[in-house]
Amino acid sequence: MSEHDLDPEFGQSTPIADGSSRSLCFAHVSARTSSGRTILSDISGRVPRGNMLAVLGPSGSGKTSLLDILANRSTISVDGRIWLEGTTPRDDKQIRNRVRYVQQEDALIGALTVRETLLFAARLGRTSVSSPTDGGKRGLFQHVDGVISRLGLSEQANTKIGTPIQRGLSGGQKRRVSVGEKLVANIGGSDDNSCVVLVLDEITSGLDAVAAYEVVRRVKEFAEATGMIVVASIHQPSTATFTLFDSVLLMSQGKQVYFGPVKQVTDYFAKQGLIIPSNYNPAEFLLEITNTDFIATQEWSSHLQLTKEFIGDRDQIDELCTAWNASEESTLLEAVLCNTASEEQLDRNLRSDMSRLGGLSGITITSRNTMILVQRAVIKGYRDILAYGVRVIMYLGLAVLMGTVWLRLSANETTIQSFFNAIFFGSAFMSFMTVAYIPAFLEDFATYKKESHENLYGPAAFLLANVIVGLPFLFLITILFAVVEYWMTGFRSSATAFFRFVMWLFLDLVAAESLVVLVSVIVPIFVAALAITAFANGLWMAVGGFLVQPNVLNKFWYYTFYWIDYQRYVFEGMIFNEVEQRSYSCPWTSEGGCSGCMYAATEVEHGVCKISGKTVLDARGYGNNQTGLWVGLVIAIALAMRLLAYAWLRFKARRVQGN
Ligand SMILES: Nc1ncnc2c1ncn2[C@@H]1O[C@H](COP(=O)(O)OP(=O)(O)OP(=O)(O)O)[C@@H](O)[C@H]1O
Repeated sequence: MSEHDLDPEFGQSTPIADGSSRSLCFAHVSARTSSGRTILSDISGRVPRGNMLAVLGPSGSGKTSLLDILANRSTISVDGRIWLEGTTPRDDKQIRNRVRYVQQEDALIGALTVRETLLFAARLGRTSVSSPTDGGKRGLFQHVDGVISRLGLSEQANTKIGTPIQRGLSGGQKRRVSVGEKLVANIGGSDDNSCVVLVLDEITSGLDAVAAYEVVRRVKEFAEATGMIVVASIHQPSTATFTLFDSVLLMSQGKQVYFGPVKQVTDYFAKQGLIIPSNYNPAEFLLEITNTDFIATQEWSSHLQLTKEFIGDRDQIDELCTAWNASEESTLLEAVLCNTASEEQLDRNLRSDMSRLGGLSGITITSRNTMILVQRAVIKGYRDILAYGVRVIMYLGLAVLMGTVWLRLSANETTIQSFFNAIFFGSAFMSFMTVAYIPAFLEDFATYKKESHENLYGPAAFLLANVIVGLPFLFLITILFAVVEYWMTGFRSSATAFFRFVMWLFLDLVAAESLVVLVSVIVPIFVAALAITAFANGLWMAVGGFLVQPNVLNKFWYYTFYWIDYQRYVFEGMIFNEVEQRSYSCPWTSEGGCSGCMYAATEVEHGVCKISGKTVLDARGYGNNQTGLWVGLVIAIALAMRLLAYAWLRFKARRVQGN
């Protein structure tokens, strides 16, 4: 009996022109955690092109673990074999491009429209692999619009995804966009000889029955039309949704209870004495019998008219697994599992994959993708108020607040402290308020994690694009703040002094944003990143030499954080810019002349005393003006934080690839 003869038994055959059946096969897959706990045990299945497999099982049964392994994302120890058209995905990173993973949470950029989201995904994907989007700009648009239409999103093509403060797509529509992102790169072209697998983790979670059905139906249509293989874990599907799948893998406690066509589920379990009532949702039934947390009652058994007593405890689940292993269906599956590819075949496939990548050096990919990421970030930058808009408003508010509180200060001895305070407060508070960037950055970071998993780009392109887009926005914010606050407060009236003020504030914001980036990539959890960044800013303020003078600061802080405190250099640079060339008037008295002034003063003309800025700085222990050095140090600190963020992301990427 040929493999092709066997296929109809599984109701899933898709004949391919060259006569070979193209499938995803996984045979006897087992997985253990580092502590030795077995979480998957002997799981097998086969999904031909154009078919959809539902992975079903109660919570904790190992669905996500299996999907991670199939998508080559698992970090645990795995045994068994996985074949995709004769190649083993786990053997080669390049073949990773053939498997797409849609994770449980949508990681989309809220400010982009549906069409823009898919266009960017298609363009990013295009630099990694050849694709049907190679027909120029028009071909790209047509290709993307085709996917949009197949996913039933034509009416929403120009609708924004939506942000926390601007409603956009519904949950089901977002899920479809997440799927669409995976479909636009290289699927469905007649010249595309690769077999692409779409792995969907809990694709319908959080959706109502109708939305869930709609999402699965659209994916099924796409799979049938393009020959794509779909493997989807699914929670509590309705009967209508469940029957859209071709086959089902039922798991419990990491073991296999059943694999086979959905339409044969009823017959199989009837043979085990578990008759699914005709008015019962079969998927619900399967979940109920495999759920070890649920001990069935007598009423439940009689309600379902079970021919044997079934309480669903661990022993009975083990019996079901044993029954599966001994079943005719299991033997049949074993017979149709793909054969191991010969090394020669594997080599050929790998070489062909490499040649498809040919012509695109690593540098080209990085620079091309960096430019695409820059374009995407620019759109987000001006559309999403959370990216920079919120900070523009906050900083303008701060400028007006400071300008009115420190309103047009005149330069005399009683205002010296106020000028110092204004400079300290302004620079420290501006730096502090950069925490408002964390939500927008975390959204970008979630997108990066998703896209970098598929080798679309790496940490260098991500961080480079972030800097390229961030710098002009930060400069704009600085100028807006300075124009309002500088002149209202009455700082030194000189163009040079004003532009130096702008430069220092700009460097301050660049360093502060670098800190946000560093903290957020290491701890990508909003509340935690916020707390750590806020704490760090408090630390910089405390040890910067203004609140506690450097010569009084205790040795620990002085020899450690004081020297890497970018706020300190910004503050000192701004102080010198404002004070060094100033003179402050103080009262002259007929008895003592200028001797009653706060600092040593000179009588510049009869009855007029002036304190030079240099005198103030010396008296306060500020030493020499080292603006050039300080500028260099702030840039070096900002750069170091970006490089540390890069090193961290490289380290994380290597750990994933190493598995
Ligand atoms: N890396 C890991 N380290 C330790 N335990 C793990 C790891 N991955 C999974 N597990 C454990 O394996 C079991 C199966 O987890 P998995 O997430 O695959 O289940 P699931 O069926 O997807 O559950 P749910 O439907 O609730 O998402 C769980 O008990 C989980 O704690």
